Amino acid sequence: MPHGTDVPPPHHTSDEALPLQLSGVSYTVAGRLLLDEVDLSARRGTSTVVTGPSGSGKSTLLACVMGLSAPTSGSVRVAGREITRMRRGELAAVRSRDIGMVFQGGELLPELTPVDNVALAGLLAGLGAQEAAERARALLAELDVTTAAETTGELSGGEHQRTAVARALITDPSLLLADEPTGALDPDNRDKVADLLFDLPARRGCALVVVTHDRDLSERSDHVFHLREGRLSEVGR
Ligand SMILES: Nc1ncnc2c1ncn2[C@@H]1O[C@H](COP(=O)(O)OP(=O)(O)OP(=O)(O)O)[C@@H](O)[C@H]1O
Repeated sequence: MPHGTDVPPPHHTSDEALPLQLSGVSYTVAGRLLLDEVDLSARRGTSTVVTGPSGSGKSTLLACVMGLSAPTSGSVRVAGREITRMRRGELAAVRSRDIGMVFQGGELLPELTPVDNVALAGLLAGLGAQEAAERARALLAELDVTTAAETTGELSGGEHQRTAVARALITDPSLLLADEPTGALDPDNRDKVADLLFDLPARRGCALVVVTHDRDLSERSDHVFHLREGRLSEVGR
């Protein structure tokens, strides 16, 4: 076997390197053109923030990426696969295996332990019970959340949101999405969760796409896009 400089660098085909490719995505709701021919690609190992006024369609854009809303026209490719015409079961599999999602309030089940909350996402994606529990414990340790807590409801706000990040990572997704992930946190925890999230593309090789009003997150991001009146444009900095 060759060693050192003879070893070729990791190679990704273009689909593998781009976990998210939106092209010409339009979405009309109640007669209003909310997304107008939106193009957006996110590369592995990079972060992208989408900002825009309240009601401009940022959450709707994420819903199209997750296959929860169907665009009026255009193409949405996740992990190299077109999802806009997928059957429900296939789409659910892409959503649970290739996409991790972090919501503003964490959306965890307060009565379960943190380990069970994280492991549950693994079980739903088809992991065995033992592997799901082992991965959950390892991720929580990595993200500095106590695995001794009896219920997730007793965690602090910051720990709660770090648990939500662990849950999103259990399948090692190529695409990590977050909708206002720091919106419910105090400034100190906001910083810690932001540090953690924006470290993940380099650490795990995923593409991170965050929808937020938080300027601190925009400043940490490799790319910043602004959504206004249906048009998405990259903000030069
Ligand atoms: N099913 C629907 N029927 C009617 N209007 C809808 C529907 N879904 C979304 N909208 C409207 O589309 C607009 C965009 O909503 P969206 O939640 O995507 O915006 P946003 O940019 O994420 O806002 P915020 O920053 O306040 O979270 C809003 O005016 C919303 O009321």
